[in-house]
Amino acid sequence: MNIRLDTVVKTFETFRAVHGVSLDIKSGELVALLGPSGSGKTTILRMVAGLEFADGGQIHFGDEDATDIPVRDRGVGFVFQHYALFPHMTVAENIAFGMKVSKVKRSSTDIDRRVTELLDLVQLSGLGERFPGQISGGQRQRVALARALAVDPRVLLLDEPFGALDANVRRDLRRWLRSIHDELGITTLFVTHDQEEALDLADRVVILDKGKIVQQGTPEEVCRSPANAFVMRFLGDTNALKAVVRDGRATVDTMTYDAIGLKDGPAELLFRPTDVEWGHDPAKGVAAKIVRVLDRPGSKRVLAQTASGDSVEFDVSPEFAEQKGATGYIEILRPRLFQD
Ligand SMILES: Nc1ncnc2c1ncn2[C@@H]1O[C@H](COP(=O)(O)OP(=O)(O)OP(=O)(O)O)[C@@H](O)[C@H]1O
Repeated sequence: MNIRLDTVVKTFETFRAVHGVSLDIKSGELVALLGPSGSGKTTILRMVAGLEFADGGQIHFGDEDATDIPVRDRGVGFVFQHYALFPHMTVAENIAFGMKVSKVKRSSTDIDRRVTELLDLVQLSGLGERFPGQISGGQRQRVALARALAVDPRVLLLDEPFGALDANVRRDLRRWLRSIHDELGITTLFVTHDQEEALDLADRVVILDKGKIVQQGTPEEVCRSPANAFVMRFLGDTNALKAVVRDGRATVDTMTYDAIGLKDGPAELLFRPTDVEWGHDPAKGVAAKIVRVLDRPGSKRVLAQTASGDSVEFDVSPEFAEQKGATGYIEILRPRLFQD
């Protein structure tokens, strides 16, 4: 089932939360909507679900205009961060609930068989008789997914489903969710503000800022070719140095970098902490002094200050021996220049 959003707009009273968003989600694709708090992710998801109406533009499910399809007929399964399970029902009863109230009538033997299948799929076989209060948060979200899948949805909508869980459980669950998606191939829209989660899970990442799409592409495209400084910063740790562009070259302290296509004037030179080599050849980099060295399990993070007072952080191997106070030069391996 492919879904198409065409210049969708949503305004709450006077506040415009979604500004003309157009997006194609191909059948079987897993798309992540990624953006900071308030960027409009949940509003977009709720419009696709039919829980909120767009006040401009269209949403299509396949060839049909979704406006004409009532929520219960959209064939949508949801999992929300706080979409609580029914506490007085067992895990198995929670999973069976949707099938019992569905228009599609199933015999109780069929329902039991489907519940067993789904418990197996979400790796909770044997826990069907427990109550939600007797399982962990991660297990509860897996039950919520099984419940959403029980009615064979055409589309899965997931809103920060792992948001309340701790980092290790989140990591396990997203790998697990990806393998379930690969097995079932249901068109899935996933909302998150966690970059790593979006990059780990999705076929395509749609990055939002203030109700607008600022970039969409595969994880590789958005990581390797960020469209602007916002995307670069949002996707991970970023250093920024002030630069001045003149005649296609950008100057930072004593260094110059290619700036073809940029206009003369101020710019920002951005780079990742992993894209730095520390050395002692003045021809290769920007002069800096080490302020602190932090230990990480597989590396060290060096905090330094350039001669013009900008702070810079970069990663080195655990064997790096230089200490606070040492001076040297920061060679920037993948510099990216952006202008407003
Ligand atoms: N029912 C509403 N009435 C008024 N404003 C709303 C309503 N729902 C959302 N908003 C506003 O619309 C904007 C977008 O909200 P939305 O929940 O879509 O953002 P989000 O990207 O999902 O954020 P978060 O990650 O914090 O959930 C926010 O500024 C929010 O305050």
